[in-house]
Amino acid sequence: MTKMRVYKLAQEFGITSKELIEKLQQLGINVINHMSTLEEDDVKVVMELFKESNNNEKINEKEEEAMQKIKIADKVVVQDLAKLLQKTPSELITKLIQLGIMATINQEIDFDIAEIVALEFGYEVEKEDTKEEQEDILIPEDKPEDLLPRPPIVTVMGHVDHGKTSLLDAIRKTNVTAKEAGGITQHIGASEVHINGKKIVFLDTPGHEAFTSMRARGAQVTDISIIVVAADDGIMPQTIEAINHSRSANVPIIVAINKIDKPNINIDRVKQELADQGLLVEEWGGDVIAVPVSALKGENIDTLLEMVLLVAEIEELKANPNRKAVGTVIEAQLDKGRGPVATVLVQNGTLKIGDSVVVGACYGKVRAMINYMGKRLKEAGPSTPVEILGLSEVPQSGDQLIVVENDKIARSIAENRKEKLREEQMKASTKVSLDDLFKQMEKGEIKDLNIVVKGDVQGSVQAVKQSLEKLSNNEVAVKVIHAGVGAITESDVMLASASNAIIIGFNVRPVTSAQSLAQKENVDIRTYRIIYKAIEDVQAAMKGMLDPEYEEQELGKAEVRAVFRISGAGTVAGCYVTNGKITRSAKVRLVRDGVVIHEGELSSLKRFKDDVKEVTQGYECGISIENFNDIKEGDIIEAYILKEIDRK
Ligand SMILES: Nc1nc2c(ncn2[C@@H]2O[C@H](COP(=O)(O)OP(=O)(O)OP(=O)(O)O)[C@@H](O)[C@H]2O)c(=O)[nH]1
Repeated sequence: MTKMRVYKLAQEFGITSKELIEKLQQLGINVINHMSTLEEDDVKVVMELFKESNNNEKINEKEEEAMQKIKIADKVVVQDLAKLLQKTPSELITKLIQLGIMATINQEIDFDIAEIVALEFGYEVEKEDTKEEQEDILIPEDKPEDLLPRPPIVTVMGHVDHGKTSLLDAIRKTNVTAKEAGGITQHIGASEVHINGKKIVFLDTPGHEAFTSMRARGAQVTDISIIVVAADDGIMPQTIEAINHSRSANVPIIVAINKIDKPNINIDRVKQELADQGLLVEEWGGDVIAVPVSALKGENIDTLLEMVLLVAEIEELKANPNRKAVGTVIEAQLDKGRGPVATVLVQNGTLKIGDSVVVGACYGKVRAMINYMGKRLKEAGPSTPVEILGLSEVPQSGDQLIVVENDKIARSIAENRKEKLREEQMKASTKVSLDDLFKQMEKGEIKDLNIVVKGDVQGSVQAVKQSLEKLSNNEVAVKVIHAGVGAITESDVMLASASNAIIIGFNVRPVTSAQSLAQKENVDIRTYRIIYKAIEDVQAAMKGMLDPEYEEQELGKAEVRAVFRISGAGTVAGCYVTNGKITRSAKVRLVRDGVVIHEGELSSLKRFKDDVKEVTQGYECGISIENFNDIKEGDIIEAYILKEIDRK
């Protein structure tokens, strides 16, 4: 037995500190308050006493009463603590005063004090790990009674040319609502079809690549897959792949036997081939629904959709619309005017304008939501695809969206995640550049060529990533450690620096701060306008055969402050040179929100009415670009020259 605080001891006996203090006083042991420490001997005495009076009713009664457990954070506001303890704030404040603590209703008190008070009121206390909570979010499970049926989400897969795109088109044409509204469907990556008063959501990217890459990222959005098989071609390798992907994801399959308008086709042959793959159609005693259709003629599409609804019914797809939303990003990009834009499929709960969200390692506040018809929504319930605006950065497809309490939490979770990602990707060694890659390979100094890929649209980023990774050979494995949409930022440079990677920018530019950081950190940034050029360079570097290199020397930057359209002369941009200088002979690049819009030459450089050779920092000038008129206020014009440099 050692020394012990009064409240701990009281806890041990299951009585309040006050009761214990009274008992102690009876025993002639005087203590100041609940935080007082009892000497070892005193503890012993009290222990004995309580052992004897073990049948003391009061104690038994207390022990029987299961203590209610509460969690208290590091600091807690008096008012909130009162709520937790199911007491009025004034009761709590009175208690605090008794303990010698003056606190107002809105004041924060420390855990230690909160614990004592809670114990006084007969609660068992646990410290809430606030850090842990901020690090990630636990999505609460729904109670069965809160769940309501939700529309199915469908992916169309199948062999090349079997008619996936045509089928999606045909399905969209049956969309009565779209016709009635007279609206034009918007490409947001998913669309809704309404049939018999029910809704079906179709993911617009056909094929199993999208399906699999989402799954690889831990996201499963598809409820039902429609596998298209052309009746004149039958089951082909990609049909089998699609079947396997659906099976491994446990997603029910509906087969659309397509192109039945064609002559000399044999539907039974397709059914036989399906059976060979273990898919026995209903007519033959199995449980697989196969619908013969013609996407081209729009034949039997209604039946196919009815079958989708039927399967959905069997699947009992449910969600709880009355909770904070959870969803998955199916597409994302950096929009020149609107910033990061993501199509999110709300899977559970209802997403609302103004919600604070965490999306992968990004965060934001939902500023606007646009549905597949281009209509602005205020709310989006389960199984609704919506394009959302208001994110801090462009997320990745497959990222999960979660609505959290407030912006602060969203930001802190996102930053935590980013930090974790960074740590995971960190593998420090000597810096690599494409120029000395071959030398390092020869010396056996490098086994992995790490690359960070940034691009203007998700599609090209993925394409660059895949093509680069295919370049791996016996000597070196090409690894894309990060691929994302948007300008090259400081965090990309830090990642590249930490993991000894080079950065490849496709149609995007480093932001100024990233550029200087890259110089400091010795990170090789290569920017390209054409995919194959990037691939070629990496390939050549791996063979030690890079072409003589032209190094870009940046001359300066100018910001477009006004735009004038002059007949005969095209667009003239009224600019302010923010750094360096702009020269008449320089090459220029027009950058809007970090994305390269155009590369070319100047067609005129003027100060007032005069043509000039150069304009330096701090001065205004008029700039026109050769064969290019799409200049907007806020654009940045970068001027540079190309200089041949010697290879090391
Ligand atoms: N006769 C006939 N032709 C069809 C039908 N459906 C699609 N086609 C044709 O088949 C070809 C391929 O159709 P797509 O819809 O592009 O096929 P896909 O599976 O999306 O092709 P990928 O995207 O390249 O994999 C096109 O020429 C279509 O016109 C159909 O029901 N009947």
